[in-house]
Amino acid sequence: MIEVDAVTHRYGDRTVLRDVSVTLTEQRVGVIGANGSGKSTFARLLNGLVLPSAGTVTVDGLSTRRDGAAVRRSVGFVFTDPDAQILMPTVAEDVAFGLRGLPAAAVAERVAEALASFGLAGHADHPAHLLSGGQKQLLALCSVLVTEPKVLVCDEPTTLLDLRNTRKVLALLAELPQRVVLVTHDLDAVLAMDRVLVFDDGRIVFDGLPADAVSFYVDLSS
Ligand SMILES: Nc1ncnc2c1ncn2[C@@H]1O[C@H](COP(=O)(O)OP(=O)(O)OP(=O)(O)O)[C@@H](O)[C@H]1O
Repeated sequence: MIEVDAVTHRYGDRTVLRDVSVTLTEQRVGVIGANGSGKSTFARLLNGLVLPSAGTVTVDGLSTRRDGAAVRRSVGFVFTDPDAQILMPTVAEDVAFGLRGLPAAAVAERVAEALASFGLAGHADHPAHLLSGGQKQLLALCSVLVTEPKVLVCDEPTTLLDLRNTRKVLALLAELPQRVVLVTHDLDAVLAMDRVLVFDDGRIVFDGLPADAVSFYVDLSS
């Protein structure tokens, strides 16, 4: 369970989240809203990348403030910009990075399996920075999932993907055993969620079923 309690967040003197409280128990939660409405900041709160200026965030009882390292282990985060999270020179090394500490044979097996399931097996030894934007996004997702987080937070993970890979990633997200929180501008993608939050000007202005959330957002934007 993810509990966001009375969270306000400011960057300098700019308030970007205003007294947000929400408890998430669903397997699939979508987050939509206008540019700058606070969605990414909200997503970053969930794994402690951002600590709230006021209020608390807990994930399965762990506080992002007090138990930051444990929260980051259990909540995987996929950034919009894959360059922000590709850490190692080659594709296989990048996937292996999150598994450091495990025996080499187990790492090799899990890396090979993960690369194959993302269609990246043929790129294992290629420099990660030479992949296309979409391939980098797949690699970022692959490198996070290989660590088997309990919750996956994705901030616009399909922005750089072509139609085929967008469908592939969305199908993969739909099948994951993990809980998923998906921030997106893709209104079709949230229709498959269990619950959708609509953000506007730092607040949750709608919280409910996907189709209702999408029509609320469409009305809000017109
Ligand atoms: N690190 C930061 N420092 C200062 N201001 C920031 C920072 N990150 C975000 N902001 C500001 O906070 C506000 C909310 O940004 P956020 O990225 O959370 O919105 P968003 O809803 O995800 O937007 P988008 O749909 O454009 O990605 C914006 O006005 C943004 O300029």
